[in-house]
Amino acid sequence: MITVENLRKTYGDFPAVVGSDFSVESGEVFGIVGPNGAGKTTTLKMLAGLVEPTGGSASVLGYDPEEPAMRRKLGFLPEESPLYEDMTARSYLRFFADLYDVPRDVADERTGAVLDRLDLEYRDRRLGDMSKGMKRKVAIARSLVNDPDLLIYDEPASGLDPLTTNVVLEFVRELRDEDKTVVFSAHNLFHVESICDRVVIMNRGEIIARGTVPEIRAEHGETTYRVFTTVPLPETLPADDEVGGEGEERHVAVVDEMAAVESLREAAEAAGGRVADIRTDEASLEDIFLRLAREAPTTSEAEGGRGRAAGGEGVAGEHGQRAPGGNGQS
Ligand SMILES: Nc1ncnc2c1ncn2[C@@H]1O[C@H](COP(=O)(O)OP(=O)(O)OP(=O)(O)O)[C@@H](O)[C@H]1O
Repeated sequence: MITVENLRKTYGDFPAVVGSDFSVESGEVFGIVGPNGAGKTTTLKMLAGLVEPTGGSASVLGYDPEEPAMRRKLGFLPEESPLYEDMTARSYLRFFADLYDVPRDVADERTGAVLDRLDLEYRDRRLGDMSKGMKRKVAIARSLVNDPDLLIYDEPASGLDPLTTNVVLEFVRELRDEDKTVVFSAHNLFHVESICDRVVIMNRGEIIARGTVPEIRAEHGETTYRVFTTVPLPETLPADDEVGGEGEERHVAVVDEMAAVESLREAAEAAGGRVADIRTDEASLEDIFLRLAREAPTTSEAEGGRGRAAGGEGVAGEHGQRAPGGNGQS
């Protein structure tokens, strides 16, 4: 569905994306994660044909992303959704349906079903009078007006309250069940962990980890073991009594190797006690990301080193809301 090879984008002499390779299979939810300035938006805009790459190649739905035919089959949700403030949600969605040559009744039914699922009422309210979450839901409905196979969503849940975040993410997850392919960016790792089939982690324009969340955990995460003993040992601290039977003492040590677990078992038995429980704690994607990012210099530290050029260039449709044939609204 998407193949990216050595894809690069340089703004002036500032390398925003340094040479990405990845592919996205049909029916996947694929996450691009990383901190601010990592190159996520630039990557998504290159896939959507809104930013021209400096080098490398991308094939999206079998097309070069620059081809207008590709955009007809794509639903793109920009990070900030610029909406016509004076239009109502209904008239706005019809406007986009017209741009995509989707008959009104089909569009009304399609977008109405999306807004039902996203729980958006007040469809005749001016967009300018809607909350951020409501506007986001309208923008999501707009991305589906042409019934695309591929959805590219830039930070779909950014800045939304927890309830709306859940509604939006649940919706993204359900899109996969309808055989849609979704590529989305996020800086909240929890979101990614809960809904992505595969992930690439970007930092400073580079992909620093990739795979399914369990694969990334196996490669980069550390598993730790909490070992609860019934006797105090030099390695243990008193534990609260969440484990074991009434009145029994509990002490806990945290170790990161099975060999250390065995040593604790032997030491506990030698002291007349036993190991009462062992719990495994897997590193979260967030823990792994923080560690990987610590190992590499942060974007802001490296900003000078990346030779940041003043001003940008080559951005077609800053807000990414280009209609088929290139009739953007901004
Ligand atoms: N039009 C432009 N001109 C110059 N530099 C740009 C332009 N667009 C992006 N950049 C720079 O490229 C880098 C990557 O930006 P990008 O927006 O792709 O990152 P991001 O990971 O999406 O970050 P965020 O989460 O903050 O949106 C940043 O340092 C940014 O300042």
